[in-house]
Amino acid sequence: MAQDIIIETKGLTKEFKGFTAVSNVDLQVRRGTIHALIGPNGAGKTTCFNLITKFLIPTSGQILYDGQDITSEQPAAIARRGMVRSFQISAVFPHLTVRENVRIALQHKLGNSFHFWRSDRVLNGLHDRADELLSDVGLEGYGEAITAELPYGRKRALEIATTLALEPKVLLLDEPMAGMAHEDVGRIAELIKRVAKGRTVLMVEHNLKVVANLSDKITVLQRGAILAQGTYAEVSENPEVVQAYMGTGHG
Ligand SMILES: Nc1ncnc2c1ncn2[C@@H]1O[C@H](COP(=O)(O)OP(=O)(O)OP(=O)(O)O)[C@@H](O)[C@H]1O
Repeated sequence: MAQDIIIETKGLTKEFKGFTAVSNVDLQVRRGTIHALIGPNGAGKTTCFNLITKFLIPTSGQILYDGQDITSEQPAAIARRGMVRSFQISAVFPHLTVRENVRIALQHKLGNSFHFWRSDRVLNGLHDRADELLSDVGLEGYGEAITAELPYGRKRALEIATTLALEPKVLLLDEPMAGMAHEDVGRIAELIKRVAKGRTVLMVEHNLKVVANLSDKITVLQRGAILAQGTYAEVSENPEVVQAYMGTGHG
């Protein structure tokens, strides 16, 4: 049913000086699911993601959010609709405490036009809400820690907490497992599953196996086009997908 689809692209195409990085992609992301966009290096995942989040303008095609055409909207307008792209780790202030980083994200959500958040009552409320979010991502007890001193996996958890502060309906995660040590991948996958409750998650990832237990649906891109779609069981047995991943070390 159409209303079950929260993000849809129709014929989405991006050319860079004659080179087609994303080619005629028809993507449908179902509301309330975890959907992974995967593919080998250079498949067009990041470009596709940048088109959906409006960081890039498509050469042709359409992007729909909740059935509405958002192809020509600005990134800020998309965020106001509830589609929030995860902050990169570099966007977290390293010398502030973990709680301060979440509080800044909460203040950002409130907006600063009225300055009403400066009152003690509101500031205390933000403190409590920040601690709730930290506990949601498994960072309880880390509120006073200096962000720069957190291990990498915990920084990723903090990045997710600052994104959740913006109360997204759709959470867009750009390679959430990138740089993770093997033992952290499972933990971050569990975290994503937990924060996906009541939301939609669209994530970009290289590695088919790390999205195996996490994703309801996987779209495999190759050379800018959709190669296969389905559950992990379906796409991992697809001979074309196996072929595309052969020798990449990501299968
Ligand atoms: N701004 C740009 N100008 C020219 N070519 C680009 C640009 N951005 C991406 N490309 C090319 O488009 C193709 C797809 O790149 P993209 O980064 O979307 O792939 P990807 O699947 O995210 O790859 P990776 O997994 O390596 O990040 C690549 O061949 C890349 O070189």
